[in-house]
Amino acid sequence: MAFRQTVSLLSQKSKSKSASWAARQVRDPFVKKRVSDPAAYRARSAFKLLEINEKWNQFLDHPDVNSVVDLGAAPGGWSQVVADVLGWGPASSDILAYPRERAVDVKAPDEAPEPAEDPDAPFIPRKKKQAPRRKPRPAELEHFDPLNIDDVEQTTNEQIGRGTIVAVDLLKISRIPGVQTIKADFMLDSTVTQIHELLVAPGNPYGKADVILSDMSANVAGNDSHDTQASLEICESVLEFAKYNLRTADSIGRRRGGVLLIKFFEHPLLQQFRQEQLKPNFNYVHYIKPEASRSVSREGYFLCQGFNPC
Ligand SMILES: C[S@@+](CC[C@H](N)C(=O)[O-])C[C@H]1O[C@@H](n2cnc3c(N)ncnc32)[C@H](O)[C@@H]1O
Repeated sequence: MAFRQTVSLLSQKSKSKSASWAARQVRDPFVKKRVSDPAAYRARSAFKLLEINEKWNQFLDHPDVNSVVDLGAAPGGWSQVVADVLGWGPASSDILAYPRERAVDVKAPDEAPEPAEDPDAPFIPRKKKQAPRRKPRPAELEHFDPLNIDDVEQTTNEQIGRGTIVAVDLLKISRIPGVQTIKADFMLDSTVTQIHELLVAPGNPYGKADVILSDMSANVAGNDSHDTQASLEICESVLEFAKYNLRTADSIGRRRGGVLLIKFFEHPLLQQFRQEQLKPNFNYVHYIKPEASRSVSREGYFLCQGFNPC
């Protein structure tokens, strides 16, 4: 009898939890935006990245950004944003999220203005002349058949977009044109090796990333010290990865070049991590709580620009 009562109490609890989750979803302006946005992002979190990029020097949009690693990428909202910025086509051309007709209807947004840069930064000529990045025009998208998976694999940078995007998650990420996905645990050395191998390309023989994004979060257990520890471990592993795989500001010739964006759970230990581990390695480290991040969530982001290893 007591057991039956417990079961029914638990099911009442979980019913009210899912009812409040559903109510929150209905009220959430970013959920509404995601559903109505023609870009068809897979996750509401796409708006966090769009917002951070917009407010902080359009760090993704620089012509010298050619290789991006997206850690904890499923279902793929951030990768969709990156693929669009790098010229692989808008998120709405995503073969699994959208029917083909929508891909050619989408109006390319205006080119982003060149963000203000340090006027004293030395001018370093580019080694190789590259075609200026631009969004593919609707006519080009017509030739690109997003329903034909072979097209995606055979498409070269010159034909549809440019740059390398590597997305990693424990969960499967459905195909996004221009994004190479790895379904694996980032914490394993073998995964790090796989990422590095995918980054190596003719113009990038050492397999360096210009931007590393991490939206990874371990399952929240509701236990403060456990969740903090998990967040700290992820942040430390991502920084370790960046130390070996992120291009330096000096090699790019831009004080804000070499960017790491990393999610963390607010706690004094994470602020200590910022002071002691991030700040010595980057020219600029900002704490960001995007509007698109729910105020009740402890999540925040460190945007680290200008990789300058100590
Ligand atoms: C908030 S979601 C990311 C959402 C994503 N940025 C997007 O826009 O679609 C966090 C992700 O981190 C992934 N994750 C957590 N720990 C991981 C690990 N050790 N290796 C790879 N992925 C991990 C989870 O599977 C989850 O999909």
